[in-house]
Amino acid sequence: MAHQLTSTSTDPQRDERLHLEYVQNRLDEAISRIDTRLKQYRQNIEDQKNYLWESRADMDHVEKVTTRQSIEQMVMTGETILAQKQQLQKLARSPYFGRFDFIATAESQPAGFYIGVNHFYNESTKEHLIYDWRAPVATLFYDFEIGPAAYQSPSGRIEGNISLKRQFRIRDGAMEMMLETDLHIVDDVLQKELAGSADAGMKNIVATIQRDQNAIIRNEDAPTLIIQGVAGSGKTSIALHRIAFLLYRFKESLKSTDILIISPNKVFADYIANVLPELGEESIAEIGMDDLAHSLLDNKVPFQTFFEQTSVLLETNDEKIKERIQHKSSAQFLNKLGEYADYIEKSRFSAEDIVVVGRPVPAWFIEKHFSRYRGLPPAQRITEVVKAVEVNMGIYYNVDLSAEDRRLVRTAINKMCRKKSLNILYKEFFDWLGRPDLFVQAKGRKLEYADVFPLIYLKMRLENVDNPYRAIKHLVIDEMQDYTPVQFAVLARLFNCRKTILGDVAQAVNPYSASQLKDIEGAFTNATLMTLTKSYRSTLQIMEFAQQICFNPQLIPMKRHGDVPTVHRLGSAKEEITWLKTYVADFIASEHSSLGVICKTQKQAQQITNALTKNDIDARLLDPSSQVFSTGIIVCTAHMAKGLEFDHVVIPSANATIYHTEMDRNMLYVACTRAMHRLILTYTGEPSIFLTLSEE
Ligand SMILES: Nc1ncnc2c1ncn2[C@@H]1O[C@H](COP(=O)(O)OP(=O)(O)OP(=O)(O)O)[C@@H](O)[C@H]1O
Repeated sequence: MAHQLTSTSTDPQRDERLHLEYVQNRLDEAISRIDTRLKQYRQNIEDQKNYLWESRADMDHVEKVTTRQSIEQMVMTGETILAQKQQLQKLARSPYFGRFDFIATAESQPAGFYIGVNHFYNESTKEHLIYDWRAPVATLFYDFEIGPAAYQSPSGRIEGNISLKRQFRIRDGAMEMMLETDLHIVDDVLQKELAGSADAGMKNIVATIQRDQNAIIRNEDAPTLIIQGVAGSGKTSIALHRIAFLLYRFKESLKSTDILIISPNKVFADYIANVLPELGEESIAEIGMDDLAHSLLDNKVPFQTFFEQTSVLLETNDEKIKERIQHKSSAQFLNKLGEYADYIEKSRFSAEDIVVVGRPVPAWFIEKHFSRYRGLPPAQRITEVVKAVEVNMGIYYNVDLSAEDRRLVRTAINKMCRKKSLNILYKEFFDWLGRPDLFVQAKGRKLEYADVFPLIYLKMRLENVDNPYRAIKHLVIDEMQDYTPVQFAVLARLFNCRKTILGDVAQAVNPYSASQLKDIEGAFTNATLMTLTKSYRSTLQIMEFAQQICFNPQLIPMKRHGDVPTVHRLGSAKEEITWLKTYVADFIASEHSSLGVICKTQKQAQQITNALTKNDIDARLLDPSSQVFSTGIIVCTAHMAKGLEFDHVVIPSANATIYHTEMDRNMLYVACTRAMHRLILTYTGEPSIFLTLSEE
């Protein structure tokens, strides 16, 4: 039963305060009921332990084991009850954020629905006092304004009318705000949320999910859902809320351990780690593409990382490297690699007629069985062919093979294989292509990053690759634009499960290895594409500035106003540092909590960190080995800053000599779109050609 509405009062504020008090009292009662149960459990556990200790001499082994198991069971149940208590305590601090009154066409009485992060059913009054935001009925809150509305309930479509809609902000049990809204959840609450300071982690956005975002979160049907969203459109938030929704909707068949997220780096993983626990779900496992590659190559092939590849490009702007990367990032390259795998498969085994204990075994028979076991590693494959020959000898010639006969067959088949290592086969692929120049080793005799996934793909086609991810039921891939068709082909072979794939094709860190939407859609069968075009993170002024660097006609900025970004010309690099130190001091005194100093290269980021820390400024440098995201003063490259956000962003050295290539343009765009409230750029000499603003 939803909350029954009794009268229409003239003082809604008072009514809502009374209702909040009522809900809090029920929550308190539920918490004290749980406390009583917990006390009882504690006592029972204590009693059982004492019993076990005191009677141990008289107990046989079976009795001891049974008592221990019973204690363990009680501890586990106690822990579940404790988790319920913690959930209720969290609800008591902020029970709900919205209410709507809905009268279904088939009913005569409207019912009031309060929506919160979790559900609360009051046993004694049999009332659903709070509905989980993921409940079917809660979609009305996100999708409809006052007036006709409908939703899909487990028993079918329910139509009706929404007669009232309210939004609340309740913190630490106190109602800070109540807003009567006859519009869609618009700007007031959202504006307030977005105007707040950055946290040490991503926030949950349940109270202000927008209609287009809600449609993505609640999409249950798409086997592969691709979310293309402009910078700051909430893609990552939405993907995590979608996971929370799916865990709720399919709780019988989907657990958090069944889900894996492929994230760009550990700092980003840490940044988003809190969202699911805040929504009452457990965190999900995360892996980066580099770690995935190491595990698929059994940690045997040293390779350049994606970060190193990007750094080399930014530092050298080498045309040859660009060409190699670009070539290996095309859909045609994947096709050629597939053709080559077929060719190798056919040509690396040349079956011949053999004679076994005086009986002929034809080449076609050996060929047939060799092809049949193509998924197995070579040695095992030969074993299977020998077995087939043995069975055949028994059936057709009634001959049993001795161990020596089997050895001879094995040696003969072995000779039919032209054995080459995977690395050699991969290198020879470029001779086969007629482009041997496209294979070059990176510094330290490492495999270039652009070759890592093609090598893995070839391995998957020619050998048996142990797949440790077979049990995964849902894969989330963030920053999709940074993966190539070959990488998607590897992921598609590895993860035969549902997928949520998200990113922004306008935010590739490396435009030479970036994928276009059509490549990504083409890599997966049955993919559904959904787009997000409204950008929430940055003020209108910051977004307008970023749009001048890299215009995205689809992007609709949120109309939240702030300072116009400024570009400062300084006399020298030394002056730039002095300016930055002063800015940092002002920032520390400000109400904001995070400042990102975003550089083009790691070397520059290191130099700036050194200069700041030498002056006792607590600046933290992010590099590919960093694990933790925090507020405060963070110095990093645009590559590392992907997916993150800061209250203020300073971009030093926005000089013509530093930001001039298309890749630099992308980096500058990514850096600018990390700023929520303020953006400042500094330069010496000439400003970057991508900056069109007049100097301050
Ligand atoms: N409906 C919403 N209500 C409140 N805040 C929102 C909403 N949608 C997005 N945001 C906020 O906008 C910011 C950007 O969100 P998020 O990082 O998920 O976007 P993104 O599309 O992944 O960004 P990018 O691609 O630029 O890294 C976050 O601060 C997020 O909390």
